[in-house]
Amino acid sequence: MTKLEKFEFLKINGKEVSGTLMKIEPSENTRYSYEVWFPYALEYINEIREGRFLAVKNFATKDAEEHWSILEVTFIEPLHYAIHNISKSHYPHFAETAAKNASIDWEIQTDAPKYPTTRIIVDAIPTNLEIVDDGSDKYELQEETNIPMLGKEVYILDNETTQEIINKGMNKGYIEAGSWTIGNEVKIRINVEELLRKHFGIFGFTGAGKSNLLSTLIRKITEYSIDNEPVKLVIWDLMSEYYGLLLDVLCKYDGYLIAIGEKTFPDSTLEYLKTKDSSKLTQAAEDLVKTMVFPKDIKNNSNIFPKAAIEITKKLLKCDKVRLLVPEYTVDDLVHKYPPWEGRRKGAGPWQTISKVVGRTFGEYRGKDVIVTPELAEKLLNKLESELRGKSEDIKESFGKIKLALENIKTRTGTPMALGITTSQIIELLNSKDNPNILIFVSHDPNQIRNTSWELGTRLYEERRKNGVITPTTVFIFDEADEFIPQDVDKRNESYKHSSDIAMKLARRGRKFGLGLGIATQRIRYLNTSILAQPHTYFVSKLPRKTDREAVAEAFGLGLDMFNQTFKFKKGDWLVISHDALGMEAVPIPVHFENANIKVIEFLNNLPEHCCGRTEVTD
Ligand SMILES: Nc1ncnc2c1ncn2[C@@H]1O[C@H](COP(=O)(O)OP(=O)(O)OP(=O)(O)O)[C@@H](O)[C@H]1O
Repeated sequence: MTKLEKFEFLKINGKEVSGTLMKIEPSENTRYSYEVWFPYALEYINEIREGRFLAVKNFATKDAEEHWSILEVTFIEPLHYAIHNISKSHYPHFAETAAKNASIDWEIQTDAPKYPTTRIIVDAIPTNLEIVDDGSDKYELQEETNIPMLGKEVYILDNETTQEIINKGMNKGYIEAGSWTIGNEVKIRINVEELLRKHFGIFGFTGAGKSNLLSTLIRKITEYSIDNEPVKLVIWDLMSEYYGLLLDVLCKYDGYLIAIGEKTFPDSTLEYLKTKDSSKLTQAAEDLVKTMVFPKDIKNNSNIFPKAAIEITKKLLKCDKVRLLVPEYTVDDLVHKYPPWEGRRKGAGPWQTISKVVGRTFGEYRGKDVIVTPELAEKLLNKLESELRGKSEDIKESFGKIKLALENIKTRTGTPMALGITTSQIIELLNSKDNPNILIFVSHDPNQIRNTSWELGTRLYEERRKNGVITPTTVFIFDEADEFIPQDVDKRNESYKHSSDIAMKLARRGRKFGLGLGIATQRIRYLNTSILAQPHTYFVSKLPRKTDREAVAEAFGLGLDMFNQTFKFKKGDWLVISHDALGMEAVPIPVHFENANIKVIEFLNNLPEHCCGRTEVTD
């Protein structure tokens, strides 16, 4: 039970407006659906909007204790008695004249209803909550205990009461994610842990603002996370669009742009990553900006683009925040990659000698997936050296390639990649409790992104499982999720299977190790349907195709009419529905989110001195 500070009805022109509950019907998805008739006035219809909350007395009311069921408006239709039943069977001229005459009533009833011929017909669904008013000035908000009384007055809740109800029980661990589309003074809180650990999905048509919303959420969560439990956000970015959307976040916090595969970045950028040679910095930054995708709003700003974007990229490069993923090998990988018995006849004397050396040096790691760290490389080199002592030059030569590979791993710190990063280092970052981290993975090859998500995810999951690690909360975010978790896995391409496997694993079993999943897509029908049912929080925008709406509705147990309000949405408006992360369970709330582009533009207009977070750098 939650105490409400306030329980007041909305006043329009100083008057509480009420309608009448005219119909209650059973509904498959929402238990009940309701029809409420309000008197018509122009100002009323502008206030009674989809997403507003209504209150009507229910059958638990007794004596001095009133129980008010809370309903949510899902659809609105103005009704004029004189036009409503006109059809094509009527004589057209009479029908049109009647319609024209009647339409005057819409305009002349501006601030108050005048005629009994007009009404506002409202469809509503239960929120499953009720307010209990015992006559004192204390109000309780609790689970609904009975159904509304048919024929009773229905009132509109005012914005302050709405804010309290929407954010019920949200006293800590939340971000103010956006504002209610109906009144922007009503701020919507989202619980960060619940959002991330129980998975989220973002579904909207192309251009609806999915990447914009994702980057706004990432920005807010990272800001929150600085003073709270650190959160780790890993973005698998097929389109290279998150660098431009999160420049400020990468700069202010411990964030990295990580390329998978040497061909991902232009030569000059790669050269800088190899050498950290400051004479190559400007070219490296200019070329990197050219290969990343920036939103039009940013690109059209000639005072910041590309100049400020290049400046900030130089700072990010200087602060080691742009990296290349350096492959890592297990001991078995190395033996298979550089087989010392290559070219030898199996069973012959030298073959047996080589086998013995291999067995004694590497045997204990066989089949164990042990990564060759610089320390292990040194140990293996010493062991190999002693095993080869006294052996012929010919035998020693057979181990030349594997020795060189081990030497390279041993001295990895200085060469050959100054700004490399290995999977082990990334896992260390994701398990460290010091800072929030944002990692954006990009690649020229989508297969490599999919495979890397699997490699990193599997190792992280296994490490956390083996060691019983449950924090920090780490989320894998797949934009263009249908490219990672498709309905039909292309059997000829293993990478789809890999990314699907890790996404499924995180969705089904990640939670107990603090691992979550975020997915965003416009092509819901191409997404594996079993992943669609996993997120506990949904952000839904315009979905013009009915099949997409049906897929979302079915996965979340919503009625299709819930989507009606999304058709009127402006850019940045999203319907947010959650089982755990919002104050109201499974009640869709229309929320407006700030435009991430504006944040980046502001940032680029006021460039910071450096991007190294808490570390100082010298030129
Ligand atoms: N919250 C917002 N407020 C204002 N404008 C927005 C908002 N979100 C997005 N937009 C506008 O919509 C544009 C498209 O947004 P975005 O690129 O995020 O869409 P998308 O759904 O990811 O598109 P696609 O499916 O093509 O990747 C933005 O560049 C911006 O101009």
